[in-house]
Amino acid sequence: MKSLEAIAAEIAGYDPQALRADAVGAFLERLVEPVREAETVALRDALDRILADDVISPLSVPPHDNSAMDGYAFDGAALRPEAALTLRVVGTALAGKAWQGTVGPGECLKIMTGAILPAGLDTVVPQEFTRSEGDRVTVPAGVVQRGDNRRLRGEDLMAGQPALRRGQRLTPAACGLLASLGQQTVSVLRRPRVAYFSTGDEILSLGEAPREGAVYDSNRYTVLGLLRRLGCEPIDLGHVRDEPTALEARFREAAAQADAVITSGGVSVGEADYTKAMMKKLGDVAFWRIAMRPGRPMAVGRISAEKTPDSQRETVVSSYEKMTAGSSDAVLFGLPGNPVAVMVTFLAFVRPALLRMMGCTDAPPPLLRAHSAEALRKKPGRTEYQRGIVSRGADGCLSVRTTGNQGSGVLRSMVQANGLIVLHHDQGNVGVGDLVDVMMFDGVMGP
Ligand SMILES: Nc1nc2c(c(=O)[nH]1)N[C@H]1C(S)=C(S)[C@@H](COP(=O)(O)OP(=O)(O)OC[C@H]3O[C@@H](n4cnc5c(N)ncnc54)[C@H](O)[C@@H]3O)O[C@H]1N2
Ligand code: MOO
Repeated sequence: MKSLEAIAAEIAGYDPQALRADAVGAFLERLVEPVREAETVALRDALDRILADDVISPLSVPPHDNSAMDGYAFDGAALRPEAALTLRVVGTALAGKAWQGTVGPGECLKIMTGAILPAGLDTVVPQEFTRSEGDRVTVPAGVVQRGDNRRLRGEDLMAGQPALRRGQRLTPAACGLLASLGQQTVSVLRRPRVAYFSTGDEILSLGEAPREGAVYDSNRYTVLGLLRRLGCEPIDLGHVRDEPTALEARFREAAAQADAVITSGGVSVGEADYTKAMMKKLGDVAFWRIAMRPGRPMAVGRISAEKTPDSQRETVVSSYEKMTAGSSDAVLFGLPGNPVAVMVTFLAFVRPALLRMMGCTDAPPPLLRAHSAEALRKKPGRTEYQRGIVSRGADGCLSVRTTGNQGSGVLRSMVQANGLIVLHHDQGNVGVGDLVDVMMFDGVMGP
């Protein structure tokens, strides 16, 4: 495992006190290891899990050439341009069983959608295009071409070909595909355990009476929600006051149980911040000032769970579970306390890092480009994430406006927004109508 110093040496222009937001990803990619352990789950429980192995199709789907329409199957070689074709109906093929018999020249077979196409029949005319009289059916000129309305054996999946790849997230479509292969169970990667706690003396847990100068702990609910949506296994470790013994115990407890630990608060320069000192004591942690807004301060590194006398028993048990899962320390993300900053740093940095830990290799959803409906002031030299509302303008193009007050304590802005306007490091002021990049929440905050 590389030290942070060794990782930093690989990042061009690394300066923890003025780190470009676009350098953070490369750093975290080197810090975070994907989980390796797999488990077998029932397909019905597999939604949103990450596939542990490539799936090679054991059979062809569909297993036979079959009809895509209710109609009449015949040999398309008999079709003549600009001439109607009249055929004698010799039977009916239903879905689910092979029709027994032969269809000769001048004959056809009434066929239902999904029914096997007997050998020699390659074309289906939908019933509503035909005229029938007794056992004769007429295919008018030009309504079908040879090969129409035929679904070929294996056109969805061919036996022996890869159906899904290791690292893919099992979407509803992927679960359906596995079911089409008859797979009742699937091997998926273990979900990383991610512990979270909030820090700060001014933080109230829900149920506590309001008190002067104190605010309710909203970060716990935003972060735990983001973790659940992501598909990690969240561990809620509540709130810890800015008090060294309590902080140490909670950090150790978190590191013992989890693959990653996320905290909020206490990473800036405030006087009563014991959080930074404790992170330093328990691991290899870098304290960054990122050239971005919001989310300037952030701590990143690894902390380890050494046994403490008073919680030895529990720590030993949970450490054992973790050891069997193959790791002994936890990656730490110390996020800033401000409610918007915590969400933005999660979406911009923690989310991609945890996806890597989950073993997910799906390409991230692309940023959209939308025309800014307003002028935006932006200084080159930092990345800004403004809360945006994307809509379709009268011209049919995407347009984005901000939610108003962009203060990093204004959580309402995250509720109103449907995406983050990403103003890149070197970008300057934005004029009305200029194109800007937007990270849509659908797909990153949603499933
Ligand atoms: N002199 C400087 N002051 C500050 C700097 C700086 O660079 N120099 N950076 C500012 C920025 S940017 C941020 S962000 C904050 C981050 O500070 P901390 O991570 O130490 O966070 P706190 O001071 O504990 O809290 C900041 C703010 O957020 C509220 N908060 C904290 N936790 C929660 C929670 N769980 N739920 C809801 N709200 C929470 C807290 O009450 C504060 O208002 O530092 C700036 N200062
Ligand atoms: O940039 Mo701080 O992270 O404003 O909220």
